[in-house]
Amino acid sequence: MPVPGRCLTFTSCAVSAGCEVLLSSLGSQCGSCLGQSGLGKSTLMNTLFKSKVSRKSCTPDYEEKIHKTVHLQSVSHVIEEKGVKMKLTIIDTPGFGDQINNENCWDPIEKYINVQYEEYLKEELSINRKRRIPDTRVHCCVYFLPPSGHWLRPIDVEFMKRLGKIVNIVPVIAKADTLTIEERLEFRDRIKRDLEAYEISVYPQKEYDQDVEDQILNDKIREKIPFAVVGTDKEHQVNGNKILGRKTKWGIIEVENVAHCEFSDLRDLLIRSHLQDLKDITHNIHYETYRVRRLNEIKMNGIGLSPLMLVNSGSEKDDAGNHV
Ligand SMILES: Nc1nc2c(ncn2[C@@H]2O[C@H](COP(=O)(O)OP(=O)(O)OP(=O)(O)O)[C@@H](O)[C@H]2O)c(=O)[nH]1
Repeated sequence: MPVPGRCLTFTSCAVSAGCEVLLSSLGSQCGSCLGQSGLGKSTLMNTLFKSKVSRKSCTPDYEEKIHKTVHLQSVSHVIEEKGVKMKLTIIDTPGFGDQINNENCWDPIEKYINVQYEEYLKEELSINRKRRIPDTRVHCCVYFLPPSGHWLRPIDVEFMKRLGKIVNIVPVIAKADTLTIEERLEFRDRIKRDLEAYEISVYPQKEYDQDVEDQILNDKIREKIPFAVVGTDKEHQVNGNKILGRKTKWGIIEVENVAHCEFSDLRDLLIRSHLQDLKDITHNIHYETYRVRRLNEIKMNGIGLSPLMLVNSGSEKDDAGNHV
């Protein structure tokens, strides 16, 4: 359950309680000059903010050019769930994988995630650290797979393999309304087999289930991953109610209707049931791995963060018990 005053960051989020989510997709083919943006990331971001989690405010508060081909943009909303306010920051990554040469196109995202860890570490080690450290760490990366019905592409494998080691990855089948129910199930099955074959770690990771209850709940989620999602920012009247949906010649695809797609499962995972768990795993596993690595690097090389900070952190000692 969300904790009062906490923020959720899918990529990075500040404010006393925040969560940040990174929305990402890569081009359809490695080496292709047909950049494949347009998998519906921005639309899904709007859908998340417009869905039944109530809307309070919308303040685009962050924009950074990390690399000339890559532009990360973040949008923050204060959302309210059962009387609890949370700041949700979503960072959109348009253009990844859209280049002719997509080699290392995940670098800017990897760098962005690590920069947030570094900032947090610096603050944690500082003498006059804030009582509540601003948390811009990325708590989840929603990875968009094109609805091809085939297998994972090499670029998907590479991206998720690398990023899965430093952030919680939730893969989704984008624009699932373009697949029949059978195609969706078959595609999901293939992706699952690929994830296993390539040993890609996606959220919720089995090894971090805390108890049997947790495992039962997470097994149900794991069965459904990757969620087949549909996004829209349009509302329609259905039986006197306003619903978010995509109007087609044959009817309306209701994005929050579980019979139509799994958008609600994704939203509930990110904002309701697993918000705190995403943050906990980010802190206890991903950030901890980063912290240990960085402190070891600093210890070995004598470079990096100011030694003064480390002396006063009281958290790292050498074999003789001296602060390093
Ligand atoms: N059929 C279908 N179309 C969608 C869906 N989501 C978005 N679209 C449409 O796809 C087009 C691209 O959507 P965007 O949300 O701009 O895609 P994007 O991934 O943010 O694109 P970039 O910002 O270029 O990376 C728009 O015309 C949307 O209306 C969906 O779930 N199903």
